[in-house]
Amino acid sequence: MRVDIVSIFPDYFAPLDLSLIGKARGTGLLDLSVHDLRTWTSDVHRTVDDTPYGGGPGMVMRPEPWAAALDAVASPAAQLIVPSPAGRPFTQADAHELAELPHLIFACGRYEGIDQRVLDEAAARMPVREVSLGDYVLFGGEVAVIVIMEAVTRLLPGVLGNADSLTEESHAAGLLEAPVYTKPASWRDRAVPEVLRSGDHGRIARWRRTESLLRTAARRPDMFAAYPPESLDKFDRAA
Ligand SMILES: N#Cc1c(-c2ccc3ccn(Cc4ccc(CN5CCCCC5)cc4)c3c2)n[nH]c1N
Repeated sequence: MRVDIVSIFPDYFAPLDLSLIGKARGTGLLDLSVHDLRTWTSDVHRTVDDTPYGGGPGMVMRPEPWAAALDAVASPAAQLIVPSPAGRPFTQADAHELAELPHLIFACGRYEGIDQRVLDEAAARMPVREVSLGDYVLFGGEVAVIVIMEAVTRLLPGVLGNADSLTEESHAAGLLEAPVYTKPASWRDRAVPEVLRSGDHGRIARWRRTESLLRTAARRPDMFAAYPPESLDKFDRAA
């Protein structure tokens, strides 16, 4: 997968040199390039913003540098991903869709956002997705791109050592994860649930599913309501 990220803060993406994303870059699973938007400015001050038409707070990112940047990095197979407070909520399903694509371009806005005509003009030559991480306000799109890059890269074949990690993911199954434990068996007078040390894989699977259902019902009633009723096992906490 090829990924191009355009930002006025390219150093924000140093974390993408680390851990499994860094390894995916090193092995060629991920071809990631980060670009400074100011590369495509033409004035001595390298200006990327201006005042908003119609008034209002803050500044808006000018179209010319963005158009030149997108022209430079685009390819026939590219899709443009634009984090925005006004975007559609980004979900695990979106991560799976993006992980199947050959070329992603991320446009990281700042200030009050990018001149809308940049997105409109890009949409005439490639698919454009405006996405939001959630109902809170960030300074810009960079952090969202780092989150999306983690969600997408971990789905690429060969990135996660244990493929099972993907098959058991509860978000994929529409439930929250069950609690996890490791050694020691007792810690500050708190014991690991006996079922997890029983070696009875059927009991363990039932316990985990029950815990997932209980957690989802308590913390994400929206998710729980969408869970197919025919899939609901009887709660068996004593599994
Ligand atoms: N993904 C994601 C995000 C973002 C995100 C993503 C990309 C950019 C680019 C710039 N910003 C900053 C910003 C902040 C507020 C507003 C709204 N204005 C506020 C003042 C009155 C007018 C409207 C616009 C732009 C961004 C924020 N925030 N939260 C998410 N889940």
